[in-house]
Amino acid sequence: MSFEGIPSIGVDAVETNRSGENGEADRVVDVVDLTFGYAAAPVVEDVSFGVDRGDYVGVIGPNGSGKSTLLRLALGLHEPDAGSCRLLGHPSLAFAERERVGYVAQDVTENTKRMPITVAEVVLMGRFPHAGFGRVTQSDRERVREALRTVGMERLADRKITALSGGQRQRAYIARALAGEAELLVLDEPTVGVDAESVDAFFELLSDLNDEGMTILLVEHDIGAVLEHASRVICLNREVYFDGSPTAFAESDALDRAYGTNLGGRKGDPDGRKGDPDGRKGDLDGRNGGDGR
Ligand SMILES: Nc1ncnc2c1ncn2[C@@H]1O[C@H](COP(=O)(O)OP(=O)(O)OP(=O)(O)O)[C@@H](O)[C@H]1O
Repeated sequence: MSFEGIPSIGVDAVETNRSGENGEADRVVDVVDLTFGYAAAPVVEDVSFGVDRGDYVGVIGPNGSGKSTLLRLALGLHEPDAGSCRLLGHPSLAFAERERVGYVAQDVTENTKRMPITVAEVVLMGRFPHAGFGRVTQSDRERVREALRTVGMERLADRKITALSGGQRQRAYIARALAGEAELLVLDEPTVGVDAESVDAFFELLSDLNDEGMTILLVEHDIGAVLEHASRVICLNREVYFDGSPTAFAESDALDRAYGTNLGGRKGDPDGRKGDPDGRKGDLDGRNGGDGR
């Protein structure tokens, strides 16, 4: 991933930290007994999960099941009503080193319409926490170039961000995170509005980054894509219905229970939602149990 004569960025930086040499635990996201509601009713209730360095976790669930809210809680953008969230070893609400987490949200088009700047300039923003405004060095520019190369966007560096396709724009935001030396990528339905061919290539990019050591927490409506690419699936519908490997998920009834498509499932049957605690945590390959902290 590094290039001759160019300082390494992003995923290589992750490799150097993976063993926890910097004293931080390998658990990069730690959510414990989390409950949160915008009004009286909780949107997320009693949710616990962890993301360890190198994981590729895909969060799925029906519309309105609390997925985006859970991401924002993990990032410290909401204050929990109960429970706790930690990010890279720090309480999420007090987490100050934002550049260490690359957040790619859905529906960024509206934001970028107000930013008539080039792709390279967007990616360079990832360097600002390191370089500071007005103090961009040649090394920062090299890192931008390498980040663009990593996401396959080098030739589009001088194009206006508004002139990109949705998929290209999302790649540019990933490049910004890489340029910022992010250790964790948090993506919220990044392929909404992206054409099918670009979606496949986008998920390949995420897999490549994960292979190189990048930790990924992805909310995604495309269950098939999550099962194909993620190393772990969390199925959410206010509560966690499943946390385990894609294989174990496919063999479980969590999909029916969480999406309410079977008669014994969620509708009007609160106990039924909670039925089968083993199934909820079913992790046949033992990779990461739902209660594995
Ligand atoms: N800012 C907000 N204020 C009040 N209610 C909100 C807010 N954001 C989300 N909600 C509500 O919280 C619930 C969960 O929303 P959230 O966006 O987290 O779900 P989601 O699983 O990400 O949905 P989708 O897949 O449709 O994007 C929904 O009922 C939604 O209407």
